[in-house]
Formats: sequence, C-alpha cells, structure tokens
Amino acid sequence: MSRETYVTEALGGIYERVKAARVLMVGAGGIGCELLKNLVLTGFGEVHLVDLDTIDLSNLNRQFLFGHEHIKNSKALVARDTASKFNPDVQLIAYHANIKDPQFSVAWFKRFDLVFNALDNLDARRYVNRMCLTAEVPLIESGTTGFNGQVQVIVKGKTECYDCNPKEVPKSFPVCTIRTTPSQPIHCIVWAKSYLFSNLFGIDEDESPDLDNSVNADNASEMENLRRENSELKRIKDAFGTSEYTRLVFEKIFKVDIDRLLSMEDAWKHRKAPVPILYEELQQSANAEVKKAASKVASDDQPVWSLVENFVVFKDSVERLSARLLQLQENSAEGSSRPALSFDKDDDETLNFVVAAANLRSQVFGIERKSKFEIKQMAGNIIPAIATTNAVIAGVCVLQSFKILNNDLDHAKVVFLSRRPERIFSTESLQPPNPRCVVCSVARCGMEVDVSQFTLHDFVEQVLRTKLGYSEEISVVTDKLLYDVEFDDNVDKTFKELGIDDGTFVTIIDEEEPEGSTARVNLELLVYAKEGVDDVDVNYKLTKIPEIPRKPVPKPTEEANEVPVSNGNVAVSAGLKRKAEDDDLVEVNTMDTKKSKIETGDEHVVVVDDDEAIEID
Ligand SMILES: Nc1ncnc2c1ncn2[C@@H]1O[C@H](COP(=O)(O)OP(=O)(O)OP(=O)(O)O)[C@@H](O)[C@H]1O
Ligand SMILES: [Zn+2]
Repeated sequence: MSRETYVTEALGGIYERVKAARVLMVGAGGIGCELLKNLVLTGFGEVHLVDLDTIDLSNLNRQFLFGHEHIKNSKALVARDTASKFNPDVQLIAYHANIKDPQFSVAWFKRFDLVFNALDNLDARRYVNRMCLTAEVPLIESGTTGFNGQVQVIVKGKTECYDCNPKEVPKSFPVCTIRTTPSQPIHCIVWAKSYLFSNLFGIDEDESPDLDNSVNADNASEMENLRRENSELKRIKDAFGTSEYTRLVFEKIFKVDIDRLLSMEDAWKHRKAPVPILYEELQQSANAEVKKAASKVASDDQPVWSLVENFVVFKDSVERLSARLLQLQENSAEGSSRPALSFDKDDDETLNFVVAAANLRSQVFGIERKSKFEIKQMAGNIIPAIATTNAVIAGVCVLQSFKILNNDLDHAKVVFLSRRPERIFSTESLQPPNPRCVVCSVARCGMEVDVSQFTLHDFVEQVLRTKLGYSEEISVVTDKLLYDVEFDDNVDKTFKELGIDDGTFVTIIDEEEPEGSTARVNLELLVYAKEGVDDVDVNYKLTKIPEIPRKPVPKPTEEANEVPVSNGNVAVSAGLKRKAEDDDLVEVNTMDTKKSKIETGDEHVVVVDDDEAIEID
C-alpha cells in the first residue's frame, strides 16, 4: 500500500490539486508547527516556510517539531528538517527571516497558490494581508488565544480582508489610576513594570505605551504632583550604585509618596486610604523571619510571597539590576546612548523586581497580592497557549484550504473555536469586502521609477496632478506622512532619500470632497525600483492607469467605525510576543444548524452538516 492510498480516498479529486500546490506558511510557532505537519502529511507539493525566530525552551510544550537539542536554532530550518522526514515527497523550503524583508516581494508572493498565516502579532498579519491582496493570492489567516481560535479565508475582491474590521488596540491605563488610586493587582503590576522599573533602570514613564499620560482639566494638578515625584525619584538616582540606594528608593515610593497621597484627604473619603510601609520594620522582621535567601524565595513561583518575603526579593532584585546597569554603563562607548534595561517576562531578575514591587504596593493599598506565576502572566500579558487549540485550528486551516484549491469559495467559512459546552465550533459565511476598508477597498497600481533620481515633487506634479488628476488636497504616506497640502518640506528629496525603494507601498489619500460627493478611495502604489527608466519624456512608468472610484457615501453611524489609515508598514504592535489583544477573537452567536446523531460504540458523535466539524458529546 502506498503512502497515498488513504489520502487519495479521503480527498478524492482534490488530492491532485493538493499535490500540485505551492503554498507559503508564515510563522513556525504554535500553530505553524501543527500546520506544517498537516501540510506535509496531506501531501502539499511544495511548502515554503518563513520564521524570524529561534527556538526557546518555553516553546517546547507545544511546538512539537522542536526538541531540547534545538534550543537557540532557527525555527524555520529545524521545522523543515523535522517535518521533511514525515513525507519525503514534499518539497520544503525554509527561510530564517522576517516576512517583511524585501526579498519577499510581491512577485515572490505571486508564485504561491495559497498563503497561510500562523503569526502572533498584528503588524506582521497586516503586512501579509496586504501583500496577498496586492499579489492576488488567497490567504488563510489564523489565531488562537487560550481555548479560543479562529480561521478566516481572505480572497481579494471577494471576501473581507484582515483589516476590514477595526482591530482593538492594546489597552493603556490612565496614569492617575496607576500612580494614585490603584484598586486591582493589575494596576500595581503596571506601576511596577511601566513606571517604577522604567524610571529606575530603563526608559522614562512618558515613553511607556501602557500609560496614558494625557493631561486634562480633571487631572492637571495631580499630574503636576506626579511630575514633582518623578524629579524627586530622579534625584535619588544620584545615590545609584551605593549601599544606601535601595533604602532610599524604598522609603521614597512606599513611605514619602504614600504620605503625600494621604494628605489629599478628599481622595480617600470614598475609598480605602493607603498605609505606608516602613523599611526598618520590614528589615527587622526579615532578620527574624526569613531564613531563606532571596534567590530561594524568588525561585518559588507558585505560592504568594509574604510581605517580608516580597521585601527581601525587592532589595535583592534592586541590587542585582543596579549592578547590571552599572556594568552596562561602564562598558558603553563614549557618546553612545545611555544604556538601559528593559522588562522581559523571561528575564528572571526583571520579573522578580516587578513581582516584589507590585506586591509591596498592593500591600500599601490593601489589594490582594499575587504569585510570581500569576504576575508573570499579567505583566507579560500572556494567555497560556494551548497545544490542542493550535492543533485544532491548524486542522481547520487545511480543511479551508481544500475549498480554495477546489474553487469552492462559496463553502469556505470563517470558523470560530471556543470552549462553549453546547458547541465548540461556530461558523460565519464569508462577507464581501467592506467598501470603506482603506486596505482592500483601494485602487492599486505599480510604478517603475529610478528611485535615486525621482523626487517627491516629480511624483506629486507629474504623476498625481498631471497624470491622475488629483487636486491640491492629498496626502502621501508610507510608514510616515511624506506630503500634504500644509507639509511640503520633503518635495525636493528623492524617493531613495525618503526611504522609498523597491517594494515600498506609497498610499495616496484624497482629501478633496466635492460638493455632494465623496473623496476618491485611497490609491496604493507599489514601487518597482529601476535604474534609468527608458522613456525620455517621463521618468516613471505606471503598470496601468488605475481607476480610482469615489468612496461610498457614509451612513450616519459608519463614520465612527472607519478603519484607521495605515499602509501596513506602521508598527501597530511593537512586541512580537503573544499579546492578548493581538489575536482578535470575535464572539459570535451560536448558529442554528441541523444536527444528526449517530451512534459509535458508547460515544455520541454529533455531525454538524454545515461544515466538517465533528463534536464529541
Ligand atoms: N514578521 C515575522 N516574520 C516571520 N515570522 C514571524 C514574524 N512575526 C512573528 N513571527 C513568528 O510567528 C510565530 C508565532 O508563533 P507563536 O504564536 O507560537 O509565538 P512564539 O513566539 O513561538 O511563542 P510565545 O510568544 O508564546 O513565546 C513565531 O515563531 C514568530 O517568530
Ligand atoms: Zn479590507
């Protein structure tokens, strides 16, 4: 019996298409490993895989193509080596690279029949979405968060794209809640991580995305007080590196600042007032009670540490981090930027600091303390990744890919996986593109140009005004604003000087709304860099003259939901690690479907006949 016997029986006519398919998989992490195994065992002819990361110990509980011996090696290359043994007939091509690298051009994307996203961040997802729209290659987008998962089929012009619905941006906390009136453990954790850690060892608070520092009439005087507190803390930093430093910091944040808060009597009329904690008292208790070394306490991540244990770990971690920062400062070259440490949930010293400082602050405000394990999850914003969810979602990705290969888009679905007991899968029909989406409902064309000669002025005058008939009121955007009617500083610069090169997307936003009409949809222009363009009269060549229709007239409620302008090069989510907000899972109502019960031994299997989902009761 050959390797193909069962798969031929199972897939019938589709199998020939599967064998002939050339597909791309972006991301070889939790979903990616499962998906690659499926693609290879199903017999997809040629699979290219891209991942920029190396294997970490924490990946091994769910990324089963990797073993202990592979730690620190490339995910893409190891995944290829492991998976190729499952089916030597499949051609596997691996790239240890960022999918945003210029080598992965639109022309390169065009070579694929299908692209699978198995990514963990919004920025890369948006980028691949746009590349697939431009290259006109179907995309299967997937994501998981804990027990929930989602698969979406995206086909240019036929379905919604990844950006047709606005995505939630990561949450930030008002600075006054964090600095003055915390009421939940998360407030103390954000304070420890984004305010205290940053001020003592890293960048300043103002630069942290977790804190909303906007000043308004309600918070102006408190913001002024907080600024004063900041500068006092900075003064204490003069004692950095001395034996006094830790005590000074402790007394400042857990006594002096708290006394100041207490003096704002109105603030505590309706909430529990904070209670300062005293260094000397805790030190005495520590001498009497804590027999374990701080490192021993810190290694225990399951129990909630006592107040004195947190004190001991706080002191120890401040000393360790100070020593690390001093070392960096000594080694840093003259004139280079000030060295800084940054919080990383996997860097134990930074985590210990955040755990102890957050718990001490919780003590002050009468908030429940948390274990190191819990704080790691909250500070790293992590929802545990579950191998089974990834495996199920990877399976659904392949089932959906059969519909695309079979030109049967009508039966493709958006599939949601959740832990609801009555039904783990729910599906939605694919929706047509959102006509107001600034990513897919746009006009597109390519432009060949000599980027080291062609200036922004040439572009605006020759291409946009003369050739395409735009008015004065336009903006030209890449990952930044290059030009608009009030901003013409860049007009004499060449494309090259503006960072526009082969493969750059330039977005033209029409801002002129004629009486009784709307502006034109955005034009997305892909640059093909060429040395000297042949035509003598024009120094650019458009791949086609794009038709640029006008936007639909907005319904009154639609305005507020408009998707923000982004050409996808904008880094929306800086962290590459899994964030709760990154995987935009939408709760849908359970759909009514016909179910037929069949008996299989002693289990009830429910076959749901609107897709391939099978639930075991
Ligand atoms: N721009 C990108 N180009 C290529 N690969 C990317 C890019 N962005 C993310 N990835 C990869 O996508 C994969 C996503 O996998 P997953 O969600 O399991 O995350 P992880 O980094 O393996 O695990 P965790 O974040 O939970 O520690 C990762 O291997 C990551 O390296
Ligand atoms: Zn769209």
